[in-house]
Amino acid sequence: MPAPVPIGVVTVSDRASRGEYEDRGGPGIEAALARILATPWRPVRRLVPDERADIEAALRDLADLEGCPLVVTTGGTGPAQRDVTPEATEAVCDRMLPGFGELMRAVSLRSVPTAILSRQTAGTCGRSLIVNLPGKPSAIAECLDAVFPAIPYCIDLIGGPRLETDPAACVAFRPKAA
Ligand SMILES: Nc1ncnc2c1ncn2[C@@H]1O[C@H](COP(=O)(O)OP(=O)(O)OP(=O)(O)O)[C@@H](O)[C@H]1O
Ligand SMILES: Nc1nc2c(c(=O)[nH]1)N[C@H]1C(S)=C(S)[C@@H](COP(=O)(O)O)O[C@H]1N2
Repeated sequence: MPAPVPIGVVTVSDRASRGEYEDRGGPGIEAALARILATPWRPVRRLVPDERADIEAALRDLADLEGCPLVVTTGGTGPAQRDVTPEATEAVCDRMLPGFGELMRAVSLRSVPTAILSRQTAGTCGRSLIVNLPGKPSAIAECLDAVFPAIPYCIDLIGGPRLETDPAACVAFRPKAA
């Protein structure tokens, strides 16, 4: 049996990190991944305040030390002064993948006009794909379901493990030769 694939699950929230409310973001990401992934995996969790240095440290740790081929963040993507998750993501990434944010905003716009306020993005940090989601717990499944069909092939391309999905939840697309 191969070891379960580590996947980074990062909640960025001032109040959840201070214990002022219970984090629903991290569990929301894990529930979505549990539904989508057929390959055995395990979460590597981080809960950090909206501080750029803390977010960057968590992302680097998950990518470089924990060896997560996928890191999903929630929160801190908006226009408020303390929202810095996209800046932290860009700082640690070697390549940006703007199509992720474009698609997630387009899908979210069907349910909420303020979807355009999210600056959520994605990029690669070495062999790790980092994907930002908004902080609203309801945004998590909506956004992750939209982009997940492209995630396994992206991870193939950056040298990560082959991820399989449950086709009932998500049909991953790989070009024929892949
Ligand atoms: N991790 C979370 N767990 C539960 N609810 C959350 C979480 N993050 C955000 N929310 C909810 O979504 C709303 C919008 O999220 P947003 O990231 O803008 O929060 P915020 O106002 O910046 O506060 P904070 O950083 O303290 O979570 C919050 O007001 C809260 O109701
Ligand atoms: N699917 C979805 N996307 C969404 C939202 C939402 O409720 N659902 N909220 C929007 C709002 S109100 C904001 S301010 C931005 C940024 O949220 P964040 O700072 O919590 O990441 O995400 C937007 N994207």
